[in-house]
Amino acid sequence: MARNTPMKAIGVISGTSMDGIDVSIVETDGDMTVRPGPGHTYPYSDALRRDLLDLIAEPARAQSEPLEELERAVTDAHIAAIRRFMEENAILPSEVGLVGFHGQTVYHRPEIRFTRQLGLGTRVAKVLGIDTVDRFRHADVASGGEGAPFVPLYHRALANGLEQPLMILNLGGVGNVTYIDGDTVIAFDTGPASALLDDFVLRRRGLAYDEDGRIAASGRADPRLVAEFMANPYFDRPAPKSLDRQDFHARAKGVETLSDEDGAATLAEFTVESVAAALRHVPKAPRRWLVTGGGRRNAHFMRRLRERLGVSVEPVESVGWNGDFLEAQAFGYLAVRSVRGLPLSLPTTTGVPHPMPGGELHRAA
Ligand SMILES: Nc1ncnc2c1ncn2[C@@H]1O[C@H](COP(=O)(O)OP(=O)(O)OP(=O)(O)O)[C@@H](O)[C@H]1O
Ligand SMILES: CC(=O)N[C@H]1[C@@H]2OC[C@@H](O2)[C@@H](O)[C@@H]1O[C@H](C)C(=O)O
Repeated sequence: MARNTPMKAIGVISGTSMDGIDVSIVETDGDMTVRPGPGHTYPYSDALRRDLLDLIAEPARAQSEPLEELERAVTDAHIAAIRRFMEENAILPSEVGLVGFHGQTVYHRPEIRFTRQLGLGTRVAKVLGIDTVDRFRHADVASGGEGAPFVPLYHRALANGLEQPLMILNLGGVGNVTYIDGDTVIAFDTGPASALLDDFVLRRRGLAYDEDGRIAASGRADPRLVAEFMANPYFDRPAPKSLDRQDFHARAKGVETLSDEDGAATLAEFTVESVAAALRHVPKAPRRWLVTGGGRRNAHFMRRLRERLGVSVEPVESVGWNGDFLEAQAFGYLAVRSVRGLPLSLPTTTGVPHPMPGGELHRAA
């Protein structure tokens, strides 16, 4: 196939919140042509989600146990999700050139050149009969990069033609930003987005998350604690930089003595301040922020971000993108870049020494 012929790629990822598997499809040349298709989230079974959450709470296991059974279960859950997605959208295997299979991050320590995503691309390729790319982050980390974030080059392709500089903010379990101004693309993880708040409301109220940010909105943030959390040297560290989902958990213990409402408000404020701190690491203050990821549904986050940043802060839907599936689409897009030998990450997005190709291709047959 000619290098610049667009092809259809299915992208599939389970993010750090471990709520489920996002599947989407994109038709792309791996460069500036991107035509995103539909997407769908298929929840993990309760048992699998519990096993994964238990695992990430024990970093030593996540780093070094073989986890063969769990990895197979994660892979099979992804295969089932892709199958259902194809059925529901009447997509035939013959139409799909590639699957971009991110897998489930369970441990991420770029400082020791280690990142681990559970998932077996070989098995996906064989079972579905579609060439599959996995291990997107490995070459980057091996060469000293942060191994994340990886969505920025997809953001750049989507943002082509929009007024710039532009900031794209992903509020997932962890937060990350992409700053785009023409050829300049700067990206890094900002801090916790929903992970601390999710874990707090789970402990206190047995809830998966603070729906619409109602609990946080009804409390009062403790400014002393927020300042203490923000004293973490991470926020002054120059970009690129990335985080593990659990990085702030130990230090955020101060909220334990607060009420549910004030604890949630304090953690939400920490998220907002950590996002504002991103402005320390970009050349110009963007006049527009586009927000993606589940946290854009947290009305409290969005209101506080608007107040704090003092500029337009809107969900990505305001420019016609689908904030639930940008990450899944990105890994479809990156799969195409991978097989076409194009870089997946840049010195300004992950700190790699030079634009870095990556991903491993597993043939269907
Ligand atoms: N209606 C809602 N109100 C408040 N928060 C919400 C709502 N819907 C989703 N969320 C938040 O979004 C989170 C999930 O976001 P998302 O699916 O973007 O995360 P992820 O992709 O798993 O994470 P990451 O991008 O870090 O890998 C939930 O855990 C929850 O905190
Ligand atoms: C190692 C890893 O899986 N990191 C995730 C995580 O979740 C959000 C943030 O931290 C981001 O850096 C990254 O995911 C997205 C998909 C990325 O690579 O762009």
